[in-house]
Amino acid sequence: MNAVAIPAALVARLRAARRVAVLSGAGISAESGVPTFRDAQTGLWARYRPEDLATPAAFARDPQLVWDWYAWRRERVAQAQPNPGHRALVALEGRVAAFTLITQNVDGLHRRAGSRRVIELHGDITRSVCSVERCEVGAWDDTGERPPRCPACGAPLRPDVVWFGEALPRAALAAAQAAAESCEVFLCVGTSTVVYPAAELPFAAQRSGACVVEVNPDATPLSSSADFRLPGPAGTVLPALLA
Ligand SMILES: CC(C)NC(=O)[C@H](Cc1c[nH]c2ccccc12)NC(=O)[C@H](CCCC/N=C(/NCCC(=O)O)S[C@H]1O[C@H](COP(=O)(O)OP(=O)(O)OC[C@H]2O[C@@H](n3cnc4c(N)ncnc43)[C@H](O)[C@@H]2O)[C@@H](O)[C@H]1O)NC(=O)OCc1ccccc1
Repeated sequence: MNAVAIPAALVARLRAARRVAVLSGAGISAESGVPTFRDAQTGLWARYRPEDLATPAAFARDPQLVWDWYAWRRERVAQAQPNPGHRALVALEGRVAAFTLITQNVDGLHRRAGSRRVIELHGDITRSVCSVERCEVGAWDDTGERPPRCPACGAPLRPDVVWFGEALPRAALAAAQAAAESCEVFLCVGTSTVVYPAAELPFAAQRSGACVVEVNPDATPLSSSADFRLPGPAGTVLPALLA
């Protein structure tokens, strides 16, 4: 893939910006070997669409199947390392007065890269909670049962993520909306911009006067209205943008 040209006007705009917000999606972790939602699932998961497994109904129907899917994804995430795209955002955080990183990813790779001001809109796959009380459960008796049971109430455990049809954490969503509506530059990185309410954020930022930049090799519903489109992989484009 040819190097993506970075417009000088964008570099200048980003250098002058004091308030920057970023929305990231699965695409930023693709170069770390974590499959995106668009990527076909592999192996025994090939016959399932992620949207069909990441729902309360799927968990009610077959909790073991859903638990095993998350266990499989946790293994992939555990083997993955942050890539230059993640690290470039750590560098950007270090040089902007007011920086907010909003992620849809549940892989924890932004934190592992060193990002601090991270809003995990959809949760974190490495944490488990009681499916009834939603209290975080760090340890449980490994009886081999899948999902394991909450030591406090015996209910099945579930991953600490937001499933389709479930509300996002109110404080996280409010903080993300505030960051989008008050930033001067909004970077939208590696997301297909189809899952709501996250997908609304770049449009809210643009309505509030921010310069919206899309980093994605493929076109998305945001592409036609973005102020700048950088059609390449985040692991190459972000370091070049911040050089
Ligand atoms: C499918 C979509 C149409 N459905 C929704 O949006 C639904 C329903 C809905 C609500 N409002 C709407 C309005 C309109 C239409 C539908 C809705 N939203 C919900 O259900 C939300 C909850 C949404 C969150 C669901 N959980 C996830 N994840 C956690 C779990 C888990 O991970 O297992 S969503 C999950 O999918 C999404 C996947 O999108 P992306 O991250 O963008 O990844 P994708 O694979 O799609 O694309 C990757 C992109 O990267 C690019 N790329 C590839 N390689 C690279 C590369 N190297 N560099 C850069 N880019 C790259 C590709 O080109 C591609 O564009 C992410 O958000 C991810 O977190 N909840 C809710 O609305 O609740 C109601 C409510 C409200 C109040 C009270 C009660 C209930």
